[in-house]
Amino acid sequence: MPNNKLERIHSDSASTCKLCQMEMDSIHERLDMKMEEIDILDTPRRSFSVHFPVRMDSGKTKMFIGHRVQYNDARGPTKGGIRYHPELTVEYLQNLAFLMAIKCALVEIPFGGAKGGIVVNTKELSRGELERVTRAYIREMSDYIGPFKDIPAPDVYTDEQVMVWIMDEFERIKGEHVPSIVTGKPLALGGSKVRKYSTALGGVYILEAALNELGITGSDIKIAVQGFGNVGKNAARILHEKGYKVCAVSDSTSGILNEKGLDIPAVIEHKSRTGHLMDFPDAKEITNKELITSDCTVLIPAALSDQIDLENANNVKAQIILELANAPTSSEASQILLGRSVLVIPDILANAGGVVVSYFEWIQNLNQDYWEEEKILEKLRKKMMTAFETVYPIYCEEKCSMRRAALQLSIERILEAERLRGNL
Ligand SMILES: NC(=O)C1=CN([C@@H]2O[C@H](COP(=O)(O)OP(=O)(O)OC[C@H]3O[C@@H](n4cnc5c(N)ncnc54)[C@H](OP(=O)(O)O)[C@@H]3O)[C@@H](O)[C@H]2O)C=CC1
Ligand SMILES: O=C(O)CCC(=O)C(=O)O
Repeated sequence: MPNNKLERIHSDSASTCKLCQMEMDSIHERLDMKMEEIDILDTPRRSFSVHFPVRMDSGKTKMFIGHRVQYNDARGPTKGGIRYHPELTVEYLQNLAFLMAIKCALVEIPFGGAKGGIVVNTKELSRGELERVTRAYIREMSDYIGPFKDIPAPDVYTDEQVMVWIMDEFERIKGEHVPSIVTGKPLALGGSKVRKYSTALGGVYILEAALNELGITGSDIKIAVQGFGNVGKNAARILHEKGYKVCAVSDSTSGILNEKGLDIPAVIEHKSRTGHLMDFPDAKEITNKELITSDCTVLIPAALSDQIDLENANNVKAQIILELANAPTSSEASQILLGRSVLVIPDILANAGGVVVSYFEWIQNLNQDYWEEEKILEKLRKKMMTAFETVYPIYCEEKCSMRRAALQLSIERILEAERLRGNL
C-alpha cells in the first residue's frame, strides 16, 4: 500500500468513494487531512459476501450471492438499503455505503452507513422465489444485522413486502418481535407514515429552496424525471400536485415526453396497469438518454448510477439537477456541470428524506409509539431545511460544488466522532 499521501489518494487500492473522488481530493487538501484521517474514511469496516442455495419453482436448486457493506459506524449503528440487481458488486456497494455514512452525518441522525443486496434480476423470479431468496439471505445475515448493529431498508427493486420478509425471518431466528430490525415496512406492521414517499418529498423541499435561492419562479418550470419506481413516481406525483409541469418521465425500458406537461395521475395508472410507460397516449416516446438532455429546467435522475457522464454532461439543458438516485452523475460530469453553472443538488442531500423518515420509523418502533402524519412532515421538513441552510452558504462562499460543501461538512462530523471514540 502506498504511504505517500497523494499516491494513496489516487491509488486503485484506496476504497474512498470513487463516485466523488475529485471532490474528496479537494476536501483532503482543504481540511489539510492527516494520512490516518484519510485512511479511516477510506476503509469500509466490514464488507462481506454470502452464497446460499434456494429451491426454485422448477424444483431445481440455484446458488445466489448476497453482500453487505457496513462502511462506518462511528456515529451509530449502520443504516442503508438492500438492492436486488443482476450487476451488483461488493466494490460498488462500498461506494454506496460510504454515501450512506456521509448522508446520515449530513442530516445529523445517529447512524453510520451501510448498503447491501443480492445479485439477482427480480423480474425473472416468481413471488414465492423472491420470498425464499430474501429469507435465505437474511438467515445468512442474521448474526451481523440488528436494531443496534445494522438496520436495512428498501432500495432498488426491494419494497415494503421484502422488508416484511426480512423482519419476519429475523424474528423467527431470534424468537421475539423486533420491528426495529428494518425500516420501510408497511403501516400495518410497524411502518411509519410518510416513509413511502419521504425520499421524494424531502427532495422536493430541497428543490423548492434551491429554486427560491436562484430566483427561478413561474409556470414555465419544466421537469424531467428518470426512473418511475418508489422515488421517481412519487417525485413526479408531488411536483404535479404542486402545479409544476412534469414534461418527461422514464422507466427501464423507455420514456415519454409531452412539452405541455404530462397528466401524471394518468401516467401512474397506465404504468401500474401495463407495467410500462410505453404506449401512453398523448406523449412522444423518448429514450432514457434523450430524457437526460431534454429541454427542462430541472432534471431529476431517480433510477440508477452514472446516467450523467462525460458523453452527455455538456448537452444537459437543465439549470438544476436534483439527484434523487444515488450517484447518478459521474465525478467528471460533475466538474463539467460546475463549469457550466448547472446547480447539482447532490444525492447525499437531495435523497436524504428516505433515511430521515427511516430514523423516525426506528424511533417509533423502539418506543412502540406511533406518530401522526403532520408531526412527521414537520420533522422531515425541519431536518431537510437545516441541512440545506448549512450546506448552501458553504457552497456560495467557497465557490465549490454543492457536493463538495456537503461532503466536507459530513466528513468533519464523522472525524469528530472517531476522535471522541479515541480512534484518532
Ligand atoms: N427507496 C428509497 O427510499 C431510496 C432510494 N434512493 C435511490 O433512488 C433510486 C431509485 O430507487 P427506488 O425508486 O427505490 O427503486 P425502485 O426499484 O422502486 O424503482 C427503480 C426505477 O428505476 C427504473 N430503472 C431501472 N433500471 C433503469 C435504467 N437502466 N434506466 C432507467 N430507469 C431504470 C425502474 O424501471 P422499471 O419500472 O421499468 O423496472 C424503476 O422505475 C436509486 O438510486 C436508490 O438508491 C435513495 C434514497 C432512498
Ligand atoms: O432508509 C434507509 O435507511 C436507507 C435508504 C437508502 O438506502 C438510501 O438513502 O440510499
